[in-house]
Parts: sequence; C-alpha cells; structure tokens
Amino acid sequence: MAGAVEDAERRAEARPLATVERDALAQTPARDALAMLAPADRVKIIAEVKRASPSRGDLATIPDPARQARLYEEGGASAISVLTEGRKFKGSLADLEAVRAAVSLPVLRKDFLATPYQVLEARASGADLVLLIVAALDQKTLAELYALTTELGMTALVETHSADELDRAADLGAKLIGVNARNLSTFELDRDLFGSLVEKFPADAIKIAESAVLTPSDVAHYRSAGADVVLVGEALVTGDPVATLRAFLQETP
Ligand SMILES: O=P(O)(O)OC[C@@H](O)[C@@H](O)c1c[nH]c2ccccc12
Repeated sequence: MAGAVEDAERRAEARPLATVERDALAQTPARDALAMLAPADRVKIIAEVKRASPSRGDLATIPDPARQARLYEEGGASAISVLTEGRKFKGSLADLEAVRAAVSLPVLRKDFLATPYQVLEARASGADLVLLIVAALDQKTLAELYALTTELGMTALVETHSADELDRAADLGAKLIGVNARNLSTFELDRDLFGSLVEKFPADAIKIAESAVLTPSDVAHYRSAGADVVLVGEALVTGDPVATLRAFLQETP
C-alpha cells in the first residue's frame, strides 16, 4: 500500500528505533494468539475494527474503537483485528492501543508492514499479532519480518492468495495462515479461493478465511471448506456487533 512505509519512515525519524525497541521490551508479554485461535469443534472469529477501505469506501465512523472491541469480546470473538493504516482505512496506532487496553483478547495490527521498524512499533503499541502479506514482500524481507515478529513474542498472521504464496508461507514455518478472498490489486472477491487452497496448508497451521463474510451462511461456507477461523470486518462495523457475532458463531457446527 503506497504511503504506509513512508508514513512509518516519518514516525521512525520522530521516534527513533532504539526508543521504540526499549518500549517494546518494557511491555508486558504478548497474548497467546495461537492458543486462542487453535482449531476447535466450533469456528472462531477474528473481529475487525475497520472504518473504511479502498474497495468499499467509508463503512462506519467508529468514534470509540475501544467500545467496539468490547462488544466484539462480548459477542464471542477470539481475537480483535485493528486496521492501523491511516490513508485508505482511516485507522491509527492510537486505535490499536485503545483496543488493547479495553479487552483481554489478542490484538492484531492489520497494516501493510514492510520494515522492521513497523514490527517493533506494533509491539510497542501493544499488538499481539501482526499481518504479513506474502504478495507484498520478497521472501527475504518476509523471513526477516517473520523472525522479528517471533523474537518479540508476537504471532504473525501470514496472508496468502495463491498456491505459490501458501508454499512461501509454509517455508517460513508459519503457524497462522490466512487466505484473503479479496485480491488486493484488483479488489476482486472469490469466496471459493480458500476452499481451493485448503489442501496446501501445512498440517500444523491454523487455517483462516479472510474477507467477504456477510451472512451466517458465508461462515458456514468457509467452515465446511475447512476454516478454523474466519476474519470479519464489514459485517461487524455496519451491523449490531454482538448480535452478528452470536449469529455467526451459532450457525456453524
Ligand atoms: O471487511 P471484510 O470483507 O469482512 O474483510 C475483513 C478483512 O479480511 C480485510 O479487511 C482484509 C484482509 N486482508 C487485508 C489486508 C489489508 C487490509 C485489509 C484486509
């Protein structure tokens, strides 16, 4: 995402890496996302705090992200995702910090991370997980960011869109792998992409279906294709979060 790295570089100048690193190390340990998202006899949900997106435009103002996250926790979410990208998604690291303080669930920094600084910054802001998008990174950078994430005690959600990208995620030893139904360059949606790639997941990885979950039957669709977890944004910020989560969790076996 153009701009996200430039924005991080500006912050790195204002607040040098060494400071961020110290802050990060001073933080309490990251929450155990792998335990929270482990395969179970019911589907699990990562609920996203999302104001807007380039493909869908403005979705919700969310004046109080902490309140939104508390509703997600009340509704039965297993983790919270917070968009921190400011230009297109209208999020911020302040949103992440507010959410982290408001809930006891693991919190994901959802952004376009491309530099070690952004990973350090994520931990310093309280993130328990970070998103690493395979399509956006060469393998060397991906491996470097993955190693730093693990070193800081966080979990990486490694996002893929193809069999090739799943192989690259597997090469990292990724334990939490997502398939995004939305192609990030064309914005096209394919709800069957997850099912077509499910055989490619490493046996020990948690399988996440991301995007385009609008109804309970979408959850059931992903669940029957083998998803352990679904990641939901739009449906939760445009509808009643607690009722929607309960309906999504109830519908599926
Ligand atoms: O709002 P949706 O369709 O429920 O999607 C949520 C989430 O999957 C989506 O926000 C997302 C998935 N991968 C991303 C990468 C960057 C930004 C956003 C995303």
